[in-house]
Amino acid sequence: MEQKVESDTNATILLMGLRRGGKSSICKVVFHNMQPLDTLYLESTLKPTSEQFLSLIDLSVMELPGQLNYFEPTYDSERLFSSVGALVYVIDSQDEYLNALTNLSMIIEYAYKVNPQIHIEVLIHKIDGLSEDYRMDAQRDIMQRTGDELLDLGLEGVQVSFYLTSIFDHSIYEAFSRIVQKLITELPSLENMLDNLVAHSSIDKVFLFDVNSKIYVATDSSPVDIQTYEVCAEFIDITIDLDDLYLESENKNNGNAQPTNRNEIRSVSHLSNGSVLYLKQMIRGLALVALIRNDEENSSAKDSNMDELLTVIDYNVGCFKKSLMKMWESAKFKTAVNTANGNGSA
Ligand SMILES: Nc1nc2c(ncn2[C@@H]2O[C@H](COP(=O)(O)OP(=O)(O)OP(=O)(O)O)[C@@H](O)[C@H]2O)c(=O)[nH]1
Repeated sequence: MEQKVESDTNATILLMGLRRGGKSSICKVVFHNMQPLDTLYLESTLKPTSEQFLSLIDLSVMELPGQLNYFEPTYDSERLFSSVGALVYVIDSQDEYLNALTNLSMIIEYAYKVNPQIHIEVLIHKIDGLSEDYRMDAQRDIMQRTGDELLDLGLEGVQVSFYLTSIFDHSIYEAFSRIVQKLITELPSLENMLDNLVAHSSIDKVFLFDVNSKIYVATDSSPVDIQTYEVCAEFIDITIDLDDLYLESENKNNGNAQPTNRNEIRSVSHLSNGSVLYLKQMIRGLALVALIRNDEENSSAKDSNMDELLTVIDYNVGCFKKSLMKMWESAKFKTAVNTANGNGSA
């Protein structure tokens, strides 16, 4: 993982917000698998930091400390905002948030002027400390006040998306998944391919996960239910843990300390309610995870049907993987052409 302060690619996410809002914690939990409780001891960030994550797209996540004055003349805010794909503003919902809202509209006004294509995303964060009713009230109030401030600034057409998040549950992964997906230019084709896979494989729900962060970079077009997301995300951890277990015993038996060069990972698990979880390793640190429901009454017919179905799914997923590779190759090609024309990232 590379430390870098500025990036010129448009797959850059800029994390902003007042001090102690939770920016560093979000980065650590989502991208570094830190346990949420360990973020209690994080020190305040003093200067801008940026990290790169290689997935289906190459993503830079840049964090600006809460106390930095971006608008002072020595700071090149124009260059910064013009190179960013998404501005993620974190609001601490457990704290008094009026100052944060004033700060947010000031930033939106500037960012939108410099870069009208920028996606503006607001995390109403730390909702774990709020009751269900209070969450909804806070969301309504924040959306209303932001809308009013933007209206006063003559920016009523600016699209702002709001998410209720916490690092203590899956809401932060769900929000980041949606934010990252907006930066993937091939998303409509990917969704189309996943819809085709679902239609021809009796799959209920399918996700294309980034294995390290558990962000899903694409899913089929049926609605996402957070429990299905959780089950699928946890299945990745279980598969990896078991895979490491076998790898270790394999290596012990071989007296070999290096991992052996193995086939891609595939894992199938039959759940007690008759549903089946299916995982197949893809390219670039991605895994396809699908939930297949089996509603047949008779259990022996169920098992033989499921075996047949899994053969079909294996074949279809293989076709999906080939298309994904082709898509990625041509996306790389586009970047290479842009670079050759002098339009690519410096
Ligand atoms: N309850 C709760 N606390 C959180 C959550 N996210 C972060 N925190 C806590 O908020 C505090 C501040 O978090 P940081 O990540 O350091 O905040 P920051 O925005 O990076 O702060 P600066 O570096 O000062 O700009 C820490 O004690 C975290 O444990 C959350 O979802 N829920």
